[in-house]
Amino acid sequence: MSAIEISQLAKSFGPVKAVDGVSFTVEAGTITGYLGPNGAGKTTTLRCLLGLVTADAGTALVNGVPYPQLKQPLAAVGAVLEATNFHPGRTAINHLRILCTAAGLPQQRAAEALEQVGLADVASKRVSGFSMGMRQRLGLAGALIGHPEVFILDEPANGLDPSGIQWLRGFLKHLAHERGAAVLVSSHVLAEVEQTVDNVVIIAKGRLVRQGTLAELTRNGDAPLRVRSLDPQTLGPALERAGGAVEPLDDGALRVRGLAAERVGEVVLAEQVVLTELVQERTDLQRVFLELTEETS
Ligand SMILES: Nc1ncnc2c1ncn2[C@@H]1O[C@H](COP(=O)(O)OP(=O)(O)OP(=O)(O)O)[C@@H](O)[C@H]1O
Repeated sequence: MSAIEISQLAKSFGPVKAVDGVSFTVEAGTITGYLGPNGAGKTTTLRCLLGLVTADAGTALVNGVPYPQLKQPLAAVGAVLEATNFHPGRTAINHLRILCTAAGLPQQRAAEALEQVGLADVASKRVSGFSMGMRQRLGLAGALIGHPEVFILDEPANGLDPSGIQWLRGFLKHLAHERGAAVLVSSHVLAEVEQTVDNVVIIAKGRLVRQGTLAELTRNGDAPLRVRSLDPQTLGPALERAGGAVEPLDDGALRVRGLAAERVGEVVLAEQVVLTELVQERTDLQRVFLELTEETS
């Protein structure tokens, strides 16, 4: 049984098909990035999964059952949907203590969870003074409180600065790879999650566009090389003689397929030309995501 199992899920709001026949699973011990441009249907999917929205069709299961049927939801699932809706006058620790009370958990979990997300120093500060990044961490603390093994996080990197994003990456990896949790994390910014996730599910306009392991979607073998030299007239034909398919680009660089970077380097050396650029072009994942984002912007 998968920790999260979404099957043929569909939800419309009036004429808008927010989610249109989406299926994927998330296994224990893995992080899945749920990616798509703004308005793609990510939040709606997660809301269906958490029983906050009733799907028109299909199923969204956690540990094999719909969320509302979980006996102890906070012990099964840690969810952060919107990290902004805290009571502003409440302190961080009080916010978590209230969650503990509501879930029948020992009060000490509040302090432990704050410690885990690096907010122990501001435990007795009011949430009204918290930055977006601190609110995200507080949301995560709330998700951790019942020691769940499934995490559902909607855009947790929103509002985090680069060091916060770095911290989040490490934290999610710890949850999945060391504690064996199943983590589903949504984002509309590929770069935020690209270094974190094991699997990727991409949606756009409610429909699943691509899914696979990160390794599959970023396999670079087929991605062409961009080669720029002070002497493309010499280098281009030489690369072709070495077995490459060479396409001159408008900006003077050459797009080379069928040759590894090492081989290009050898040709450069043999021809004694000056090389000014040698990079692998975008991976499949970056290309797919960029096309989608450009389409919808
Ligand atoms: N309660 C609602 N009523 C009407 N339309 C809605 C509602 N919730 C979502 N939608 C619409 O459904 C579509 C998908 O929205 P959703 O919030 O799920 O996308 P998203 O991928 O999470 O986007 P974002 O990255 O902007 O949060 C959008 O067109 C949105 O306007």
